[in-house]
Amino acid sequence: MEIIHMHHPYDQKLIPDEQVVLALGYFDGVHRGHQEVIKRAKEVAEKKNLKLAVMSFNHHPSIVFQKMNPETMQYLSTVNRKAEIFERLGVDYFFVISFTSAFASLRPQEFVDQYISGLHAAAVVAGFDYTYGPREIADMKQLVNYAKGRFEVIEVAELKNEAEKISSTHIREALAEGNMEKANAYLGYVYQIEGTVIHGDARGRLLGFPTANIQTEKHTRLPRNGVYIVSIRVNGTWYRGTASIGHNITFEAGRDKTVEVYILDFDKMIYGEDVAVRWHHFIRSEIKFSGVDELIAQLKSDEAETIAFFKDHPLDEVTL
Ligand SMILES: Cc1cc2nc3c(=O)[nH]c(=O)nc-3n(C[C@H](O)[C@H](O)[C@H](O)COP(=O)(O)O)c2cc1C
Ligand SMILES: Nc1ncnc2c1ncn2[C@@H]1O[C@H](COP(=O)(O)OP(=O)(O)O)[C@@H](O)[C@H]1O
Repeated sequence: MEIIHMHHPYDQKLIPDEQVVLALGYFDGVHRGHQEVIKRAKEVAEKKNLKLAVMSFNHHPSIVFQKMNPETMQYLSTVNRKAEIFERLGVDYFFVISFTSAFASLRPQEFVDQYISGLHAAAVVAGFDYTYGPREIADMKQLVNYAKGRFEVIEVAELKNEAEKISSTHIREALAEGNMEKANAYLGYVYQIEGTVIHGDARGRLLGFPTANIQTEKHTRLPRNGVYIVSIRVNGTWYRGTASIGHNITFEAGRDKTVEVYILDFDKMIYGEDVAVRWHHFIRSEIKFSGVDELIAQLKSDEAETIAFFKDHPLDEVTL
């Protein structure tokens, strides 16, 4: 897959010289509803014997429209993680548009001419609620008029889970509750975040539970604080782990939040490694123990729960 970063106004030389089927959306998290759009686009592309392209933005449009602070925005997927999922869904080109005021102020017809026809789309696939300007003048129904016969418009209906819409909002709510089963069911994969292993307080190894402290990618949305069954990818291999998101309250009051993973069957120094962590199951809230022995006893029980979990959840099923 080729990733093409574009800034408005863009240079025509960036655009591949061939027709494509174009899927449109912001796709935060690339959840099952989003996957439906991309799979549908893939089918159309295969039928027409064309490449599949996806267009998304570098950050959320709300930064421009609702004056949201870009520094504090949190996402279910970074641009890199989106790219990883798109690649696995068979996408050939990923257009990442810088969402700026200049881009946002395009009239619907200008957007369609420059960013749909301009990208050589033979067909456009998007969800039922996709807009490319004010809803009254820029919804999926009106896209056909702006197309002026240059491309086909395919609208994908809303995907529901037992009457509830599968949406990024519901996934964020599930993460805030530690309900990983729900979040992961809606996502269609196990929620994953990325980061780099940094030094902590060097206490873990003394407890018999060394932990990889993870500096998460900026803008990452974390599940609620607590202890989780996770898997962690180090250097291309997935391991089982038990993770904690919290403030190490047994040891220090007011410590910054840490994300740490005790990796099972592992004994390498991995400072500086880029890792991915998948969040399978919430075990419990963080506890303030009266001493180290109580903490260690609890960590042993968390480890046992982790081992039991992976007996019927094989690690090698990572698909998206
Ligand atoms: C699975 C797991 C569960 C944890 N649970 C708690 C907890 O309930 N309360 C707490 O104060 N610290 C908890 N911790 C954090 C430990 O206090 C921390 O790992 C230890 O202080 C080592 O910190 P260091 O990596 O900075 O050296 C947990 C850590 C792990 C890996
Ligand atoms: N099983 C393991 N799980 C996690 N980290 C491990 C493991 N074995 C060795 N390590 C290494 O040890 C480090 C954690 O040791 P720890 O004593 O918790 O120190 P610190 O808190 O300073 O990182 C990890 O960053 C990693 O490099």
